[in-house]
Amino acid sequence: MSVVLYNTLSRRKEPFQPLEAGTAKIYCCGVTVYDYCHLGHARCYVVWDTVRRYLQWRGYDVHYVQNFTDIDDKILNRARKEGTTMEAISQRFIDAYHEDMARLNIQAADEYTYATHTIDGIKRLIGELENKGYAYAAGGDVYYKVRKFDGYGKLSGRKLEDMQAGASGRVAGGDAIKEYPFDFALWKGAKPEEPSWDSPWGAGRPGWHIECSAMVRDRMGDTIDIHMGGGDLTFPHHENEIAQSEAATGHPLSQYWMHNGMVNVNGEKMSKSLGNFTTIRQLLDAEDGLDPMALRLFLSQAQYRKPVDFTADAIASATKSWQTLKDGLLFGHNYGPQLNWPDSDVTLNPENDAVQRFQIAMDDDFNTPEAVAVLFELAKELRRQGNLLVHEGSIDADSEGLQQQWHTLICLAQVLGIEATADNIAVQHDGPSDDEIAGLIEQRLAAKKGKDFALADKIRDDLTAQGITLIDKPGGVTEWHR
Ligand SMILES: Nc1ncnc2c1ncn2[C@@H]1O[C@H](COP(=O)(O)OP(=O)(O)OP(=O)(O)O)[C@@H](O)[C@H]1O
Ligand SMILES: [Zn+2]
Repeated sequence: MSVVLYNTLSRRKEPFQPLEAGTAKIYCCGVTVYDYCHLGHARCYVVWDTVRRYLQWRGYDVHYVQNFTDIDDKILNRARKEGTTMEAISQRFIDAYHEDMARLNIQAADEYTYATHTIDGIKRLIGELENKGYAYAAGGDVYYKVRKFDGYGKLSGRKLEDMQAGASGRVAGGDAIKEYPFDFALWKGAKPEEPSWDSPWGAGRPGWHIECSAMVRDRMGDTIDIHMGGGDLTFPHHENEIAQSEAATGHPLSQYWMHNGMVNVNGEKMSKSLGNFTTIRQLLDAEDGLDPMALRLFLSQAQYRKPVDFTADAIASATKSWQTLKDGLLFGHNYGPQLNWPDSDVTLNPENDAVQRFQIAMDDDFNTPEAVAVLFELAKELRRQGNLLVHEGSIDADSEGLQQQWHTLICLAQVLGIEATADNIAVQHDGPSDDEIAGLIEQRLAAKKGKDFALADKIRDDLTAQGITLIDKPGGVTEWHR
């Protein structure tokens, strides 16, 4: 069985067959660094970190490269507003990016690339495109001739003729110097008081799309295995990357193209430029802030290609779900000594049914919702055993087998980047405390004795809704577990 993934380019799921057996060369589009990362970025990079971790777990030697766009009008605008430099703004938000992603347990890229460090490669690529007739200089800028590239539109499924008809001249956007409205800038002539670099076309700076093409080529060669990014980048950014790279090299830029669905706010993409965003820090550092792992778990509960909406309900339910999973992940810390569990390495038995089901789910285009469901089954059983131990003094499972299940849970959760650290070992439960539950059980018993069955049922239903199960035993005794 191999990993199967949805390729935007072919519009279907395909088995993953890397260029070189056992390795995966991956490039992911990074952030334009002029503000703090928001929940859309959290989703994007949690998704790609999970794909990367899973491929590693499946034995691939993954090489993962990601860029920072550190030259852009938006960065320059912010620098102007704050009376500082483009470099200072970029550095501040690059540092913030690393901090935020580390909190979400996102592994650092094997290599980070920066637009401003790739100027030579960018100029080389533009030169090649010009020599091959795909680029033309006009008014101090250099443009890409989209009509010359036969495959233009193959990724997004857009056709130039349709786009032109739909745009009815609007796309020209004042660019009277372009030969064709959809031609895009490879190089932008220098403007006064803006950073610029010398080039054969005059002083200027690179366009956005060319930086990724040049970075991939410089760091990874003509063709990579997987190119990733948010679905909003499919057109024009990735379409233009393909046009640039493939016209220059004559080879496919990437075998597979993967795109994550958007985090939306009231049906609209959360984005820095729209200003409708909540930053990762705002969410995590609020007074009743979300645990970073609850955020990661929440994101993993959605299929990566589907849109996600952050609502207050979604956040509350993420906290609850994380509590359940955390209880499972900390089971051995909390109860291992009482169960005389030997200190053994946390290992995985590949024959374990849970492992197999996890793998089947993840092999199918990284179906994390199904994979998370497997984690929950393990966690819920561990929690049930924990309650039995607390309330009855013993578990009703084979102790060695239970330890293996605990190890399985830890290992599989780690593949999704989800970990509970021992510093959150003091398990805190939402909802009623043990004493409160005991009190409610007494009230229920009294209600039953007084033949107020409606009240007795209500107490049970309320507890069930809070994840607490009551078990009536002979002799009027009621046991419970979370
Ligand atoms: N709302 C979102 N949901 C999911 N992914 C997103 C979202 N917004 C951005 N991304 C992804 O994050 C990566 C970095 O995006 P970028 O820096 O362009 O952010 P942005 O908020 O869209 O900024 P801008 O509004 O300036 O374009 C890209 O791969 C992009 O597709
Ligand atoms: Zn890119």
